[in-house]
Amino acid sequence: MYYQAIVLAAGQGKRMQAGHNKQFLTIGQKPLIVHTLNVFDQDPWCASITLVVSNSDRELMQQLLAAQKWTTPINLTEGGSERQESVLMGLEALPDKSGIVFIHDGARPFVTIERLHALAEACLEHRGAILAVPVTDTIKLRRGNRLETMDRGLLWAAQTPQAFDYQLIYDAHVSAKVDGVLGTDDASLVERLDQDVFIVEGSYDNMKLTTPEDLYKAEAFLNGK
Ligand SMILES: Nc1ccn([C@@H]2O[C@H](COP(=O)(O)OP(=O)(O)OP(=O)(O)O)[C@@H](O)[C@H]2O)c(=O)n1
Ligand SMILES: C[C@](O)(CO)[C@H](O)COP(=O)(O)O
Repeated sequence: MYYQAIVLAAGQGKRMQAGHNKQFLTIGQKPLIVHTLNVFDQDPWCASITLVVSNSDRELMQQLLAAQKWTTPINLTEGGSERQESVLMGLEALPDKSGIVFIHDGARPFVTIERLHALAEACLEHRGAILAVPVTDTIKLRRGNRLETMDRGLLWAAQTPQAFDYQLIYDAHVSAKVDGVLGTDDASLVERLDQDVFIVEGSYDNMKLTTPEDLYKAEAFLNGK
């Protein structure tokens, strides 16, 4: 089995407050994005990596890629100003416009090859599958001063990778763009086409590094390995 991976690194990392793209921050002696790329590079099922970057980071990313030997082809492509735009640009830049596509945040360095394979198998069966973990907090829906407590047994926190048949996710992105819909993940765009998306249980370790506190968590995770 094989899949093509889109790895997103075209954000600005504003919430990280590092003054530059968080993908270049060092954790465990390596830049964040290198940790993420290494997982896909070491997965024999990954046929290619399309790495989405902003124009301003392109040169630095090229230097970083040149500093290491990779076994999987990595293609650099330009991203947009929103995550969703970057995904569509990644989809349009894929070497093969068919088969299974994984969409992954560069900012999630700790996904495992074992979970990637579980996701690929689920995607082959269902056309759309995502990693997600059960919510552990009690979730409140607030409307003004009125609160409603959600049934936690039904709630999942979506992660990446999210895996889809190419045509399904391409159509979902084009449709969202035409309708002016901006989703916070890719599965939500497939859901709005009334298509089922299967959940593969992920790991709480597959964290997204978003704020400065997350860097401490990531270092602690790497030190405990
Ligand atoms: N226009 C964008 C915005 C985000 N991303 C990528 O999408 C992933 C998830 O986004 P997030 O964690 O929000 O990263 P940033 O957008 O960089 O962070 P912030 O929202 O704090 O600026 C990241 O790997 C980020 O690089 C992207 O490729 N293109
Ligand atoms: C796609 C995602 O990582 C799933 O949890 C998340 O929705 C991205 O959100 P962000 O606000 O762009 O970081």
